[in-house]
Amino acid sequence: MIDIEHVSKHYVVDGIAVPALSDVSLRVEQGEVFGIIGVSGAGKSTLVRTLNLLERPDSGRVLVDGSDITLFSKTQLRSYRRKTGMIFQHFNLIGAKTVAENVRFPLKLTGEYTTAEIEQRVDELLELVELSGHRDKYPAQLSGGQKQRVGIARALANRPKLLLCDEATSALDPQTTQSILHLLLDINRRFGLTIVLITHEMDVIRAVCDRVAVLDQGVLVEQGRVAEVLLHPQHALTRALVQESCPQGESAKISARLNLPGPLLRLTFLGAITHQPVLQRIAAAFALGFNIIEGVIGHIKETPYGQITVQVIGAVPDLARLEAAFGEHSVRCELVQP
Ligand SMILES: Nc1ncnc2c1ncn2[C@@H]1O[C@H](COP(=O)(O)OP(=O)(O)OP(=O)(O)O)[C@@H](O)[C@H]1O
Repeated sequence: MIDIEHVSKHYVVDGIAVPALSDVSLRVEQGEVFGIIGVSGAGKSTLVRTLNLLERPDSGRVLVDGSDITLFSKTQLRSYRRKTGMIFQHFNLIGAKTVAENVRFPLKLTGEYTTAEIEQRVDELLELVELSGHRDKYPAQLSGGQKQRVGIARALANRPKLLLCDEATSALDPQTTQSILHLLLDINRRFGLTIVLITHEMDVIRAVCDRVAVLDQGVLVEQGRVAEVLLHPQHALTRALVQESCPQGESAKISARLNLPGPLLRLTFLGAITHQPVLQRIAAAFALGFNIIEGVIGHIKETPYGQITVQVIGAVPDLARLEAAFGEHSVRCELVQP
């Protein structure tokens, strides 16, 4: 659906060129939730804003359904933007307008709907974001989560094909973040809406994204399916972001403190196997014990996963045989420390 091809962008600050994006290429498929993660200043906002040309790339192409939007005329761009919703970290609502008026605004702008059609659509949207009872309130009278729901309703008003989310949950507490992420997922599924979201939090990527790209100082350093990137990060920055959300990596220190002999293995489970007694089966087959040293069990979107480091206790067999046995259960086994 979207192909970003070799996009570069710089800003000029006090006469000096500040690079924001360097030769970024990525593809977002129709109907997926695509995450872009990076630390502050990595170029995430700039990248997401090239998708509706709020920022125009210096070079490169942004293809949407095969058409290069950087070549669009003003009229084409206006109609494309109408089909591209956007939500923001600080909501960007019009403070002097009520909830209903904020949602009504983009519908009126098109000049294409009758008053009755507009009112019906506003009602539908407010119901979708569960704000029907707040339609006459002003943004200042709403919580952060409610404000973002208004932002979402407004962004969906013209039935966009693409929704851009610029740090949409960064100003919200964890519980409200979860409810907004659920709403985004629900919208993605119900309407097949493609979502591109940027965030600095791996937890947000884990909760809703299908694929993820990692940006570091304007350079795309890693991309892939969330499970692969999260469980087997390749780039140092990706590893640091994963570590920040699920601290691990202390197993060598922990096992030294326990003063137990035996190699350390990292086991990665993905899918239904996560909740099956694989450890017990392997332990029985090889007459071994496993000490769980550290680990995480959770969900990537709705797929269960686990990554644990275990210490092998007992007469250690040939590790290749052990790895193969875990492999038969689709559990990835890597030696962390001999
Ligand atoms: N309008 C601008 N004028 C000048 N420099 C800018 C402008 N917008 C961004 N930059 C610079 O471009 C680089 C990328 O910024 P960008 O906002 O895209 O990063 P980000 O990853 O979204 O950061 P954050 O998470 O802090 O918003 C940074 O060095 C930033 O200072």
